[in-house]
Amino acid sequence: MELVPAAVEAFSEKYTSPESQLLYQLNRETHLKVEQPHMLSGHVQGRLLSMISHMVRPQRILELGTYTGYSAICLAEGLAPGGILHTVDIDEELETMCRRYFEATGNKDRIKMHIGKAADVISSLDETFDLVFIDADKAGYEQYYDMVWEKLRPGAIILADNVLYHGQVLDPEEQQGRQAKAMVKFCEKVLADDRAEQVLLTIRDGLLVIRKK
Ligand SMILES: C[S@@+](CC[C@H](N)C(=O)[O-])C[C@H]1O[C@@H](n2cnc3c(N)ncnc32)[C@H](O)[C@@H]1O
Repeated sequence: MELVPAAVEAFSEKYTSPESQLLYQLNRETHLKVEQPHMLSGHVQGRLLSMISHMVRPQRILELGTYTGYSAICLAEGLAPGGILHTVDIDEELETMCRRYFEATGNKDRIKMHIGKAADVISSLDETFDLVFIDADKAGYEQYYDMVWEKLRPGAIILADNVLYHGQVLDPEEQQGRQAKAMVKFCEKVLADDRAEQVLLTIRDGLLVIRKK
């Protein structure tokens, strides 16, 4: 399902600040060489991630689901001086490409890449986060939300990607796939959580913005 009409998408891209040359190159290389390039956040969502990060000015960011590093670089743009972004991916084959692009930002020491399961890395990190981007396996979102909650400072922001799951969340439940069902369940959980305030943005594949009260 086309969630945003192509003409609206094109208009939105036209009036959004351009992506850097480095991000353009990373986007292109991902499309040429890596499987499932649709997973990459892309121009408009990437600028939104950077904008939110600039507004939060985080000391610590956690990203679950690095893929080729596009969103990590966007989020790291808004880090406060001395800030660090931790990013996790289970796929070790992505590591070399990610590290090459992180190095090319000129700020590679601010991006710590972890290869492993998101749940294991969350448990291993002794940090308090200001901003978390959940973008790994959809079945894990509820667990990741619970695991990061105690590691968030009050006022911290969680961004959860793909909550519209290509529009499949609108299908009758018996027609939804596993991933779409997981997204609906996750949204219901957040909605029922009095400790949180949230807005579901219909950008790209749906981005749920959650604030810890
Ligand atoms: C949608 S992609 C991330 C896209 C990236 N954040 C971006 O916007 O460019 C999801 C990534 O999550 C990773 N992943 C899947 N299951 C995982 C898990 N259990 N722990 C850590 N990473 C996982 C996949 O290998 C994949 O690279």
